[in-house]
Amino acid sequence: MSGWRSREIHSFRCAIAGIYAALRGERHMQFHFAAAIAVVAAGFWLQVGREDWLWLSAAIAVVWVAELFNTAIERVVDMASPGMHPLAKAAKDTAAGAVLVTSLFAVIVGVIVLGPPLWDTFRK
Ligand SMILES: Nc1ncnc2c1ncn2[C@@H]1O[C@H](COP(=O)(O)OP(=O)(O)OP(=O)(O)O)[C@@H](O)[C@H]1O
Repeated sequence: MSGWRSREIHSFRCAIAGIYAALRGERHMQFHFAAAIAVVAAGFWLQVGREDWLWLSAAIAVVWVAELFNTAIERVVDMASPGMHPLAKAAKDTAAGAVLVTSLFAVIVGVIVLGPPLWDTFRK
């Protein structure tokens, strides 16, 4: 195997390990994982269309990306500033704010995409 390919495989494994570590150590990440499974299951059950799948997958992806960056920032802050510091607080709160913004976006997408077919299903 060429050196380039083995370096790529190593990078890929590191990225998967990062996701796995965040999933194991962060309860918010576990919540987002469970929410993503529930949304995908609801999408299949309600047979949403192609464009709706794009919105749902975009919403899931942005929340995951924000939560992964939030976890990374928490780790770096804890390493750089084990004691209390206003800048450490600002960094963590800002990263948490990013997760909140993406979560609100995901809720809006979920209501718009899944709301009407869910309503039709339960109204019958
Ligand atoms: N070193 C620090 N200096 C000042 N404030 C901090 C520091 N560490 C954490 N905080 C404050 O405590 C809050 C909670 O921090 P914590 O590290 O427990 O993260 P969290 O948001 O609870 O995430 P999680 O529960 O997913 O680990 C931060 O948002 C911040 O306001």
